[in-house]
Amino acid sequence: MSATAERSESSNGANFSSIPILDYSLLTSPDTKPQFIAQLRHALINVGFLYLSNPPVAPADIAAVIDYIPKLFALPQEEKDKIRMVHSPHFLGYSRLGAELTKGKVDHREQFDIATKHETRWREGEDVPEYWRLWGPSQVRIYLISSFMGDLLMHALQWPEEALIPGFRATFERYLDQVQALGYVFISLLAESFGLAPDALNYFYDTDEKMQHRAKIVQYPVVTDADADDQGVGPHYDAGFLTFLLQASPHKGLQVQNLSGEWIDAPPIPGTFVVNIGKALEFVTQGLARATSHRVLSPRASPGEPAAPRWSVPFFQNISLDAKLTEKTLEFPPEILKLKEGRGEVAATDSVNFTEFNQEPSGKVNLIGRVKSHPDVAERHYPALFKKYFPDGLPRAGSAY
Ligand SMILES: O=C(O)CCC(=O)C(=O)O
Ligand SMILES: [Fe+2]
Repeated sequence: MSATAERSESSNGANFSSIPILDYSLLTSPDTKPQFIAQLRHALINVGFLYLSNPPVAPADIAAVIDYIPKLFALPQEEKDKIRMVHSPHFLGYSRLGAELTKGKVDHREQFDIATKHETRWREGEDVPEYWRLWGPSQVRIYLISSFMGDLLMHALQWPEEALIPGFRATFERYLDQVQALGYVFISLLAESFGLAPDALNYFYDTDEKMQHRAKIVQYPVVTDADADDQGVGPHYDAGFLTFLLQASPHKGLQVQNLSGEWIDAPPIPGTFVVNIGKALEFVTQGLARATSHRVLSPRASPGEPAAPRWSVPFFQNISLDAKLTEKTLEFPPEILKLKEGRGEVAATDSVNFTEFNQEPSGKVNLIGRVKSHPDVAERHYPALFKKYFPDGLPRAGSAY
């Protein structure tokens, strides 16, 4: 265990000042697995964030992904715009700088939303939930889009054209497959660390073809204007179960909020993923696994910081669209529930919250979150929801088109 992890383990956890580092290779031997499980329990309950070293994702694929990112963002603007998110009812594709909001404020980042393979189950005119439409293919598709000028046939591509960035799609799909598999293993480890059977959370997942997980490839440009706002992404909680974040450049910028509200740096550590808990997992574990507020500060031109943009790849593990979190009560051993008492309560935060979880299926909660973050996409594909959340029309900020 590293010095950083040790410091965090030996504190009572209530006010962590660093993020624990867990070594996945401890799982290869039955002698060391209990050590991993104990560290995991501590990290889940007291911190809500951890670094995972030696993850089961091929280092060559991680290196290849990192290598492709600058090339992806360096594509001509018109090529990036061809796959812009506004074409996709599944909120997949490219968002220009300033197109996304967190808590109504513009995030200073440019990104591609790309997902694991999935055929949408939603069909126009069929009596199926609208939120099924949230998930759909990243593959090349043709959509008929209505506009006031008549019907316009548009190619809605979520992948850039192969010839422009050869091998990117295959590499990234290989990467997504591996992180998806890690996500499922991690959920069973988490169950074990809370004294449950490894399959205790299976209720929250559908069969593979009904599931979809998604990732973003993000570029945070360097902020040069001294007065500029440096919200790379504003304070927020992730919504789902687990996030696996690859920090793909050497910048600091990611910060995690501890129990007393202080912002703790989570700098990149090569060869690791940052793993954190989303609000849905916090809810179903009765608060045992902490969802922890975090944010990203934009890189600034300053000595010691590279003058290039910051790059990252968060992977968001979803749960079944139809799962209602209140429908499954997990029975934790009393000694595990007690560990939560030692932690104390989380200080008030103004991070984005997800209060609808106790009433709605997870797909509906997520759809509302996407509508709020991407009003221009919502206006085109979900007009009724758009009207509900943006009664005064499209906000000036939040639409780059
Ligand atoms: O870019 C990062 O390092 C984190 C991004 C993040 O927290 C998010 O997209 O939810
Ligand atoms: Fe996040």
